[in-house]
Amino acid sequence: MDFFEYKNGAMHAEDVSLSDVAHSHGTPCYVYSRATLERHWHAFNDAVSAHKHLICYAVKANSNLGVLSVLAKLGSGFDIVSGGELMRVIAAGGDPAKVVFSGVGKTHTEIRLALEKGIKCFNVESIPELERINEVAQSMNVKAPISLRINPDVDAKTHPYISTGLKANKFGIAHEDAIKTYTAANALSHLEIKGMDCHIGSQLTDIAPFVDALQRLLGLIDELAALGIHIEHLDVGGGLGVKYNDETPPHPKEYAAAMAEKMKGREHLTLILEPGRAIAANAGVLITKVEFLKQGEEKNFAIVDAAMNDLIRPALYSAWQKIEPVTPREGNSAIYDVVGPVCETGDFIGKDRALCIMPDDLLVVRSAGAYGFVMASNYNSRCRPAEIMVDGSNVHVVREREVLSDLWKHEHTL
Ligand SMILES: Cc1ncc(COP(=O)(O)O)c(C=O)c1O
Ligand SMILES: N[C@@H](CCCC[NH3+])C(=O)O
Repeated sequence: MDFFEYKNGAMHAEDVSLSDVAHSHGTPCYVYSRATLERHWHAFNDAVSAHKHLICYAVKANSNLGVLSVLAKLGSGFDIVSGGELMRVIAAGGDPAKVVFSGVGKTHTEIRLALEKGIKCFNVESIPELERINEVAQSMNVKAPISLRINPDVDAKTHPYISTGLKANKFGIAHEDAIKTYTAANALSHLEIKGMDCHIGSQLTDIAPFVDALQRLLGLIDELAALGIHIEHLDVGGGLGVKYNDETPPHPKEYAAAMAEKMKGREHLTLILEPGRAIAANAGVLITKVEFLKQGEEKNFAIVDAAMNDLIRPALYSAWQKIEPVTPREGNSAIYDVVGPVCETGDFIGKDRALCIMPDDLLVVRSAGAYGFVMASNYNSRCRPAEIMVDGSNVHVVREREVLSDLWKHEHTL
């Protein structure tokens, strides 16, 4: 079942026509479907329900408070990478005790904040970070719960910019250094070893690298047990891919079941998953309006009102996202590059798309719920778009469109 589909000639999100959303709230505009977010979260949660587990949604994928509040109401945990994400989770009603804190550069202030709020665990990425967390915990007279992010050195076979589990990447602690780093952590007075963690990359479309990584970590957990260091949870990170075009990623149920299967016989070990994209990407779209159709010497351009500042994935990774008319027309299609108004040659949303369109038509860019608005900027002094959450036939504005004066709100003239 798809909650984004054509009904009565117009694309809908659940029971709401995207054409109505565009007319009431303007374009460009992100629209999310609550039912889709919930369905995706349950797909992970249900598949591992027989094992002790926690789904920690990766907040970076889409950190809108509306999105976070929907997941918090389901009892979700959260994977964060900054103090800002922690405060968003709390503002959305999330439980800090279900928060894991990842990332290579946690500051003193962020570590202190996380300890004050009582997060579940720090996923630690280096020895200097271990020492820093120990120092901050000592100054607060508490023990910090930690797990080490191990770099299992498996090839995630994804885009090099979003592959994180190779030796050449900045993330994590090398597999061969894992035991000695755990031993060092164990010797620090204000740390409490809770878990082991990894995250090998994003948009993976094959289960094998996940299973390889999990097995490598289970081997380490056994070695540590022999040394008297006991691990309570195994966090396998996120990274499950989604279908943008013709990818065939495993279903979350299939992936999560494969993970749970490998955990059999280890009932004491809680399994943590950190899915981001697989929950949010296909739960959102970006609506944009065609401003002009322009015939170039070699190409036709559909100049739309969304640009790389609103959705940067095509420009940054040459990512392909489906573009469809909100209200399809009868007639012949032409081939267009769908481009924005930003002054960069790389400002495109899609290339060589067959579309039957006229100026003022609305287009919908699919799979925009993850790494969409969160990566938006004000480049070219463009206001960031509104974000809307559809819930059945209800429409909630979960972030107002910025207005021009927002652009210089934090600036000062001389
Ligand atoms: C540590 C960590 N966990 C989880 C995620 C979420 O990844 P994805 O959106 O691919 O599921 C990321 C981003 O890749 C990450 O860096
Ligand atoms: N921003 C990336 C994913 C980054 C994953 C970060 N851990 C994308 O849009 O595909």
